[in-house]
Amino acid sequence: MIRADALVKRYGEVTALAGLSFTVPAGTVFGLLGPNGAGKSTTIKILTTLSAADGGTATVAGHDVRREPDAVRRAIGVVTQGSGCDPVATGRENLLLAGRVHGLRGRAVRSRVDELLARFGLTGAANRLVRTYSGGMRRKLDVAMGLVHRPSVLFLDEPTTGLDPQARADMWAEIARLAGQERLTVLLTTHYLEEADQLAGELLIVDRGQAVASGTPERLKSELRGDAVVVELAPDADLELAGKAIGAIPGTREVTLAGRTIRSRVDHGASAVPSVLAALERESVAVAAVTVARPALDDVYLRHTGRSFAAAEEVPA
Ligand SMILES: Nc1ncnc2c1ncn2[C@@H]1O[C@H](COP(=O)(O)OP(=O)(O)OP(=O)(O)O)[C@@H](O)[C@H]1O
Repeated sequence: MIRADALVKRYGEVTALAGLSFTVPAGTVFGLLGPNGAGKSTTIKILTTLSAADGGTATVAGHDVRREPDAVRRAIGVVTQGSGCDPVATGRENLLLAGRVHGLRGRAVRSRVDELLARFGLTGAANRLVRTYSGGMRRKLDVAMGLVHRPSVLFLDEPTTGLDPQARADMWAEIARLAGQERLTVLLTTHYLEEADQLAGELLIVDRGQAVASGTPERLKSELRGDAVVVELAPDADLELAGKAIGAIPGTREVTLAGRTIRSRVDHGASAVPSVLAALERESVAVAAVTVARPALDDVYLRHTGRSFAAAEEVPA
């Protein structure tokens, strides 16, 4: 449904995309995961015909984004990062307008709007001004507006940023349902590892405009052998010294330091913890917390980029 081939985009000195390629089969939720500045929004802009690539090609629903932009636009729905709805109109008015923009008229647009209001649980709030809506309700209305013309591909740029956990869970359920029951193809961007893990059938991890890993979340995680041991040091502890002490423990690998946190990988996390604590004790390094975790997407990210996701977020590329 989507094919991107060697996409390049430059903004002056900044290379936002450095030859990005991927394909998205129909009916999948495809996640583009990467820290701020990785090139996710730029990719969406190119695929939705809002921006032209400097190199490479892309097709959406079988249409070339550069040569057939009108056909692409008819086939897609787009929900951008900022809300697209009018706060001083009602939810119903916003949806009616979106429908009319797409050429729907009369009873067709009214029944489609009622259907979407019901599906997103907004019927009771349909005649209220959007400025009285919660963040989660606005986001649902945004998605409903993107679906009004029954697109076959939906682009969601960070659909749950700023939502509380309940609203985020509701949105995840709705996105999963759209793909599962209605065969809608969804491309979403996120910088929440948990969101990518929960929602995406296929995942592409992007860093600095390039693909660094792809596959199902499960497959990406299964590439990593063993458990992650994460040690958080007390505020005044010597990070370098602690890192060396942990690195010297037999069987410990992939030791990385970020902030006050030291991550390492071992075959059996629980049995490694006593030796980790003993090694730090010998060096008089004060520890705030130790956790053992099965491989998570953060570990996948670290493996492929050499940086933890949190560290990449702090220093945008
Ligand atoms: N219009 C622009 N002019 C100049 N630089 C830009 C422009 N748009 C994006 N960039 C740069 O291109 C790079 C990729 O940006 P992009 O918005 O695609 O990243 P992103 O992965 O979507 O990040 P975020 O999660 O913050 O939205 C960044 O370095 C950004 O500063």
